[in-house]
Amino acid sequence: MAEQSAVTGGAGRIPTVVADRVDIVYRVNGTGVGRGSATAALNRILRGKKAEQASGVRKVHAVRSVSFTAYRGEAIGLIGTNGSGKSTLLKAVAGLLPVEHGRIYTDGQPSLLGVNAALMNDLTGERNVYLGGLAMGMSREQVRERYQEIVDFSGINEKGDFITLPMRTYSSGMAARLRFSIAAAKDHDVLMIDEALATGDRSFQKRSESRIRELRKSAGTVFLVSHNNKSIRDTCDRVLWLERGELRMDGPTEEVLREYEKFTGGGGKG
Ligand SMILES: Nc1ncnc2c1ncn2[C@@H]1O[C@H](COP(=O)(O)OP(=O)(O)OP(=O)(O)O)[C@@H](O)[C@H]1O
Repeated sequence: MAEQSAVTGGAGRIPTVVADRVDIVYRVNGTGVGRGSATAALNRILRGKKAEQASGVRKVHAVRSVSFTAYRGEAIGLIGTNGSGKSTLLKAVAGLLPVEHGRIYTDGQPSLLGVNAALMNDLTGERNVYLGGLAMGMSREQVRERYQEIVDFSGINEKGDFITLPMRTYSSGMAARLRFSIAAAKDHDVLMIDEALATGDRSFQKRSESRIRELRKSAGTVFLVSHNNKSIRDTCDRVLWLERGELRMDGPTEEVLREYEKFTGGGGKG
């Protein structure tokens, strides 16, 4: 199914991301060393000499021969159990991780909006709006114009003047909302969102979903990683299901979620 979808393009549809048999391998240095650390000590106790001998580089094969083509105007959900390779795949599409084998072609610069997007905890929300806007390539003037819109969208100030407080004082949901609002202020060719909606409350999720629909209309492609099947259902028309790094299914949201829910035992929130 994966290969099929990578090559079949509907007439008139414009591809934005093409992944062609992509493999991604992490190399972890120094496994088995680090004598001083508590975990290394625990390892030695539990595994004896073996752990000490196992120094050097270990490989983690996180994504295995994944192929797909994404088109303009699509919202694509990425699902799979923990550690199945979803975030890794998005990072590679954003150009933040090299591929081991295969190729990724993108139209323009995809923007990755992760829960760990590089905002500074010690700076105020306000400074982070500027920082994030500039990091996305907006001018200071453009950020100034959009500032109020971004703050209103995030709803950060609904419970007091939080935007002038450092981000470390925000709850994880508030921080995720601000990140989403900053990223959503710009029209993206390809916007990739890693779980940002999961932490928002229902009213924020509704706003985010409608903004995602707008982004799609302005000819963008949106990828959404989520463990919340309801967010995926409400936002995406197509779903890629990764399991142990392999693309298990690629198809219409309902079809894929039905199989996925069978696999996880009806799991997933919502
Ligand atoms: N920096 C890293 N170094 C080594 N291995 C990593 C690294 N990041 C992720 N991995 C491994 O790669 C695999 C895929 O991880 P990834 O974070 O992409 O999964 P995921 O599907 O996004 O998981 P989750 O749903 O838990 O967020 C896992 O086996 C993980 O342990």
